[in-house]
Amino acid sequence: MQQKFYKYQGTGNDFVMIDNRQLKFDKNNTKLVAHLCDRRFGIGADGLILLENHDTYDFKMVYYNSDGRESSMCGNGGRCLVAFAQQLGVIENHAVFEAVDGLHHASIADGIVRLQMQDVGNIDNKEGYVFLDTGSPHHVQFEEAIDSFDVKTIGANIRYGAPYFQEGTNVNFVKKLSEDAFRLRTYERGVENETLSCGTGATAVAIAMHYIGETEKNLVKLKVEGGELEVSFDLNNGTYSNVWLIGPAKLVFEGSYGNA
Ligand SMILES: N[C@@H](CCC[C@H](N)C(=O)O)C(=O)O
Repeated sequence: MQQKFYKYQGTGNDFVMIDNRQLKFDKNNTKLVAHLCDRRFGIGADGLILLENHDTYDFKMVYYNSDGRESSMCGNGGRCLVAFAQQLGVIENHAVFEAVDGLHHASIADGIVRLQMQDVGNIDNKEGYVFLDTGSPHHVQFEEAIDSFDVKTIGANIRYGAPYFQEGTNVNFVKKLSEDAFRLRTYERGVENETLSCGTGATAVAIAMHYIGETEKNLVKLKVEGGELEVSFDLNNGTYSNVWLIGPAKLVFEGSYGNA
């Protein structure tokens, strides 16, 4: 049986998208997901996302990392899924959908998707790094030599080391560019490599930089390897709310896999 797929990218974080409203996709087939995400033997992507029907909201998001395992929230994937939902005619310009971390509101105009992220209340400001969960766990630390830095090796050491161990974390290396702009490179758990962008990572960096006083702005620009993202938020009684991740999401190509 042939299965149609679409490929989207959001600032270079790329995803295989499958319309699973008929529930035909074998969701427990870790090997198949990993194979489809393989850049040499498959389609190639940082993750795979299923769009499914939801009883109450516009749709449901099911996210897998490229290792084939279902994981926590993917911000760029969520933005790409909103563009995919619009392409399928599931939504017009606005969406409310359910993901693994709860409900998300979103809007799309001129190829730019604004995605509301979860509120963030618990932030650990440790010696040399900040840890917070923006739907996915993120370790954030400064790195002045950000252009020449070995993100894969150092990121993997942090991801598997104390205090994270097997459960792991995503790891973000940051350099301040100006009062409201930061350069960011991310090692992603489940991809086990640097990706060109990470939406929950950009969100984590913007909030972490505000929390430790590196910016007083509530609209922060993040220059990532694959482009530019923006994150806006409010801070009330120690909780970051009204958090929005903003950036482009594009259809790259479409095709089909499996036997004809
Ligand atoms: N690329 C994503 C993050 C995906 C989840 C992450 N790899 C994890 O398993 O924690 C994003 O844009 O947020």
